[in-house]
Amino acid sequence: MHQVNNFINGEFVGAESGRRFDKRSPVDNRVIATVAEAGRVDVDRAVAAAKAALTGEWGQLTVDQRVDLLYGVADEITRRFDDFVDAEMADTGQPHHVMTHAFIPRGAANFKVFADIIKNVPTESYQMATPDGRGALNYGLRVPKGVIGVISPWNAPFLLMTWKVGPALACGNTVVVKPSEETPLTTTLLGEVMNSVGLPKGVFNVVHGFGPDSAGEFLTQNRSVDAITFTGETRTGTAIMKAAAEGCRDVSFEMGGKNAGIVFADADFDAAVDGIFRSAFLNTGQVCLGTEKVYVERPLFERFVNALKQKAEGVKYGRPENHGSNYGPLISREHQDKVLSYYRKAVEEGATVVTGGGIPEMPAELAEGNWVQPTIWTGLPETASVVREEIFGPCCHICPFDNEQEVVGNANANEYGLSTTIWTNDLARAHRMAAAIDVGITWINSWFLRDLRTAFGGAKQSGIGREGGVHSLEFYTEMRNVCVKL
Ligand SMILES: NC(=O)c1ccc[n+]([C@@H]2O[C@H](COP(=O)([O-])OP(=O)(O)OC[C@H]3O[C@@H](n4cnc5c(N)ncnc54)[C@H](O)[C@@H]3O)[C@@H](O)[C@H]2O)c1
Ligand SMILES: N/C(=C/C=C/C=O)C(=O)O
Repeated sequence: MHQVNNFINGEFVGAESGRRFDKRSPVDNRVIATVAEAGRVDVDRAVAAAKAALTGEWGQLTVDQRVDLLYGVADEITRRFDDFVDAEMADTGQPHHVMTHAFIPRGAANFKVFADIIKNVPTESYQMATPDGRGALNYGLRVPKGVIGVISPWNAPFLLMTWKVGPALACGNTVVVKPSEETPLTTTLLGEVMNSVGLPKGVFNVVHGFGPDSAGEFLTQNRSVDAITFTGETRTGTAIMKAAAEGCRDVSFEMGGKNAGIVFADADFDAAVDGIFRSAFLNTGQVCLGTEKVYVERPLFERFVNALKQKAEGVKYGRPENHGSNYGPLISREHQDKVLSYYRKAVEEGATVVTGGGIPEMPAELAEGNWVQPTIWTGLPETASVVREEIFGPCCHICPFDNEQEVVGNANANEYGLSTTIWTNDLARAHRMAAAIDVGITWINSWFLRDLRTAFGGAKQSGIGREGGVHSLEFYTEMRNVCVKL
């Protein structure tokens, strides 16, 4: 049986307690690995290693030397691309093309973009007049924040973890990563890459476990962790923020969403159907930026519903390594139960089930997997649970609308503010809508198109702070000001 261990101070180690937990395949719920569950003593050892590395060889490197190492990490990820694809498919059960075209390439990109930024972005300086006429010079000096706690989710584990580790290391910090208990494989594999590239020991550490009373909580409670960056559910963010309050540590949060997809009658019809289909069903709907509530201008409504139904009924279930399949299972039995509970709730609340609503017929070898049908509803009010609450599954409710004011009101009517995708050829209207909808990112005639130099994050209950491009520097460095009397 494959054993997954913690990665502390450059070594793969079990937990001091010897505790391990099972990693199951989402495809058939077979146990595919056992994972070392880090106790507080293991987490504290990882944090101490990260702290020591700050003043060791890593802390003495020039920016150019750090950048060279990070480019080396990106190149080694690329060289071992298939290993990361295989590991993430085993972890998530998601199709091969989702890994090769979306999630794994972002691993290398997340290191390169921040290596480039830290090397090329200037800091500020000001010349000021003084009464004696000789003036003074002020300049900004960015220094690492210190030990960064990175807590990441299971839905795009490698992309989302490297999205944090890339900038953290580029800025000269060290990290202790606590990946989701559901998806330990690619984060652990990155430890092998760090050793291959020669990253100094203690700069990158991985501790496995759960949240409360386990590695996640032990990490946030360790006062030598100088800042915490977290991606996950909003209610988890609340718990982490309480822990971070001890010692007033800074946080950067990317959390839940209940995102609207808006299709106007003048949209490019096929592009809008494809775009909404991807945003609702990619990764079996387990994408924070995904669409779970669709609004279609009334003249297009029936045609659009039928077209989306047809695409949803055409998915090909199967093992991720089977390149013929394009649709995987949910991450866990627990998450499958949660999504199915919403499928039942939608019917109880009076939905018309356009397609799906249950578990597909699967071949015997896959019958134990966490499979659910892609599902489309119509006919519910905006107050319905599946229209208001984040489900995080392959389902969406479609509702007609008659004017911009109505659809903006519906898009804004929830506690989240993460993303929106808008389909129209009237670009004045597109700009108006983007300004009116209270989210962190709006896509016009596109979805999940990512320029890593841009600000990324959520409004309202979807996040705290922005990461991406120079915005990441605000969280991963401390800016000092130096005033020199001339
Ligand atoms: N905004 C974004 O960019 C973004 C991206 C991906 C996922 N998400 C959100 O993540 C959620 C799905 O991911 P998930 O189920 O892994 O989220 P989750 O909150 O259940 O877990 C996320 C991570 O937090 C850890 N954790 C849980 N409780 C903790 C605690 N008390 N202290 C410390 N760590 C703790 C978990 O072990 C895991 O590693 C969805 O809500 C989705 O919207 C947001
Ligand atoms: N942080 C990001 C979000 C990805 C979400 C996937 O669920 C990204 O694309 O950088």
